[in-house]
Formats: sequence, C-alpha cells, structure tokens
Amino acid sequence: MGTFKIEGGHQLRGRIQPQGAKNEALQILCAVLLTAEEVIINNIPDIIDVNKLIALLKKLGVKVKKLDKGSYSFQADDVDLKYLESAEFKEDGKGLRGSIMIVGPLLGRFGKGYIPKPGGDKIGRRRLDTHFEGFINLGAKFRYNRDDLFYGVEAKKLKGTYMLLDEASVTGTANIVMAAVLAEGITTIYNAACEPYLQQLCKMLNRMGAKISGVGSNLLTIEGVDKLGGTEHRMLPDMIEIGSWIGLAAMTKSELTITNVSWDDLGVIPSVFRKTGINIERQGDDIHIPAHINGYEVQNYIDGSILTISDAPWPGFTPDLLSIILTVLTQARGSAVVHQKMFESRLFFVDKLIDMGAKIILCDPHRATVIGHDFKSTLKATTMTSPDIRAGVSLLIAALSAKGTSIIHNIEQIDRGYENIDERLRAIGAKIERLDGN
Ligand SMILES: CC(=O)N[C@H]1[C@@H](OP(=O)(O)OP(=O)(O)OC[C@H]2O[C@@H](n3ccc(=O)[nH]c3=O)[C@H](O)[C@@H]2O)O[C@H](CO)[C@@H](O)[C@@H]1O
Ligand SMILES: C=C(OP(=O)(O)O)C(=O)O
Repeated sequence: MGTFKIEGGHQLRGRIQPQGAKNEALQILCAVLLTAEEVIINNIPDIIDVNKLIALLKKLGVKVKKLDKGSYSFQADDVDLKYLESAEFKEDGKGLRGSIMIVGPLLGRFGKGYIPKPGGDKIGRRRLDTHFEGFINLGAKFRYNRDDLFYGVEAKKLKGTYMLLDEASVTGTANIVMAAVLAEGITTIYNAACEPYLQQLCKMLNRMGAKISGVGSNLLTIEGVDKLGGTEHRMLPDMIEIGSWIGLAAMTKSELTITNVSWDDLGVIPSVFRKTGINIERQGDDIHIPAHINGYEVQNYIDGSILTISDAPWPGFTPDLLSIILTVLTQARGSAVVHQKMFESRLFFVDKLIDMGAKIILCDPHRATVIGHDFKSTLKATTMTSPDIRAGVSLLIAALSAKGTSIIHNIEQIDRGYENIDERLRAIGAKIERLDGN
C-alpha cells in the first residue's frame, strides 16, 4: 500500500496542465479493437488504469508502439481471441472498470465478447445490465456464470434495432455504440449517455468510417458499416482533474491557473463551483483562480433557500466531482446539501473529514449537509486511508489545507486516475512526499 506524507497549510501558486481524460481514454483504447488498421492516440494519461488496459490489449494481440510521451500507435490486425478464455484474462479483466468496454468492439467485429466482473471504485452497486441488455437487443446471446462472475455475449451478425436504455450509463452507451457501428442496419439508442467522453468516442468512430448521428444528444442513430479504418485521435483534458484543481485552489487560498482546459467541453462544472462562491475567471482557454484570501461564500437560491448540489447524467453535474465539492464546502461561508444520487457508498469518506474537524452531517448514504467553517477553524492534520479515487483526492486537498502533517495510505486509488500527482503538486509549491518503498 503506497503512502503520501503531506505538510498542509501552505499557499500554492502557479500553472497546472490537466492530463488527458481518464474516462475518455478507457473508451478510446477499447475502440482500437474495431479495426485492423493503425490507430494513433495522443494525450493518453500515464495512470494505473490506462496502463492496465494497454497491457490487456497487448495480451489480446494488439501491436502497441509508444511514439512519444502520451502518444501511442495501436494495430489490432492479429487479435488472439483465445486469451479471452484464459485464467490470466479472468485476473487481468477484473483490474479496472474500463475493461468492460472491450466487449462491444469484440462482439461487433469478431462475434464474441467476454469479461469477468470488472473492477473500479467500490462506491456502491455498479450493475452492468444496460450493457448486456443492449447487446441482447442487437441479437447477441448472453450467458453469465455466477460462480466465477464471468459474462459472455456471442452473435454471428448483430442486427440494428431501436432501443431505449433503462439508464444513461456512460460505459454502457460506449459499449453498445462500439458494437452497433459494425451491425447490419440502423441502431437507434434513446436515453444514451452523452458525456464529452462519449462525444469524443463517436467523433473518433465517425473518422474511422462509422455513421453515427445525434452526437452530443441522448438520441444516437448508428447506420452499420462493414468495416472501419484507422485514424488519429487526441484526448480532451480531464474535466475531473480540472474540477479537482479548482477545489484545491480554493481550499488552500492559492492563485492557480489551470491551462488549456477546453472550456467549451466543461458544461456546468465552472458554474457549479461558482455556486460554492469560488471566483473562476476565463482567460482564453485557461481557468484562472485568484487567491481567495477572504474565503468564499455559498450562494443560496433566489428565494433564500439552501443550496443543494447533486449529480445527474450529462449535461448535469458529474458524480465524480461531488466528493471534491463537498470538501470545498467544509471551508465555505454558509451551508449546503450535497446529494450523491448515483452511488450509494461514495459519501462515507466524510467520516475522515469529520475527524479533521469539518462540520458535516451524513443524513443518509446519499446526502450530506455541510456547514462551512469560513476558515475560522482550519482542518486538523490526520492519518487516513483513501477509499476511492475521488475521495482520495478530496482527502489530499483537505490535507493540503490542514495545518500540520497528514498521512494518506492506499494512494494507488489516487494513482489509478491522476498522473504523477505528487510531482505536479510539488511544482506549484505543495509539500507532498511519496514515502520510500512505494
Ligand atoms: C470508467 C468510467 O467511465 N467510469 C465512469 C462511468 O462509470 P459507469 O459507466 O460504470 O457508470 P454508469 O453511467 O453506468 O452509472 C453509474 C451509476 O449511476 C447510476 N445511474 C446511472 C445513470 C442514470 O441515469 N442514473 C443512475 O442512477 C447507475 O445505476 C450506476 O450505479 O460513469 C460514472 C457516472 O458518470 C462515473 O462515476 C465513472 O467515473
Ligand atoms: C468512479 C471512477 O472511476 P471507475 O469507474 O474507473 O471506478 C471515477 O473516475 O471517478
């Protein structure tokens, strides 16, 4: 288990460039399985989850060449489907959530796709029904082995159809889209997820020769084609990292510039952070956060009632930033309710913030009321363990704002989604150390 030692209470200053988007990368990497031609991908973050997926693709026979930092060439012209039946695959496939998205492209191109129950954050139930119902709609036969939690779909040729998803699942929509691009006829997906990750995937697939319309909406129409060709793709900056750095700037009263953020792809993220009182300035394609020397004040609704910040499928506010928002609110002037609607175990980390002195009432597993300190009382340093990726970064931000030295264990949870976080934070003045042996 890796550990960070953090000396908090220092102001940071400078410029920070967000990495390529983790959740986009996981979709885009799976899409290389859809063609025998070369696909070049740029701005790939160097993080545990992405590296695990690249290793899995290699074992599937995909030729992978590193061209430069963050740039790779992939060629899936000799895919080894036998690997899918190996004991090794049952282990590798479990290692991350994103591995689920190899199923759609394999099913579409080779007529079969298998996956062990994938990993990812333990943040409550994470069902896969939407994925498999989608494949079944396209004509696939489904089987599930309850003993070893192994899923499989097979079909000689998928057939396009109309489907209404039971929920706008992000990875589910990506999976179904990647299967449908090579199906016979037209597939219409209603209640599709439409996060920028998916928009990027659809744009890439169209460049490869797919015919997808409705990109960016919740109604996708896909006209199947016989085959796809090669392309080049660049990942957007990671919007969850951008939100994390906004929270970091506010909590440490630091002046930070987050560079090249692709503003137009951030949706409601800047305005939701503004509701907590944070001053976010647009400078070209950068976000500038001035030092909040006098703190920040939560906005109420027009009628004076208390602010609630909740998640929703895009274009709503992403659930992946609610832990950061909640942490930011612990030092705001005023109170707010955080309502995590999607995941039922993602707010339990507030116990650690409470240990640090934050005023939070966990009303139920989905809702927390936060009463901000307005920096009249700083958080106290402590020792903690990172339960999941976003809670981990939230605790890291809390530790950087707290007086004294904090220890965070299980930092693999952070490393799976944030590239070289300690070095990048040190570059803007943070006192953070990765303890020896990790
Ligand atoms: C690898 C990856 O891309 N992971 C992201 C992806 O996970 P993932 O694709 O696994 O998440 P889903 O979109 O399938 O759904 C996440 C959870 O939200 C619930 N749900 C979903 C849709 C809906 O309309 N209502 C609803 O309640 C689901 O039941 C599930 O429990 O999307 C999640 C939701 O943005 C993010 O937290 C994850 O970081
Ligand atoms: C929940 C997340 O990741 P994963 O789906 O990979 O567990 C996340 O990125 O916040």
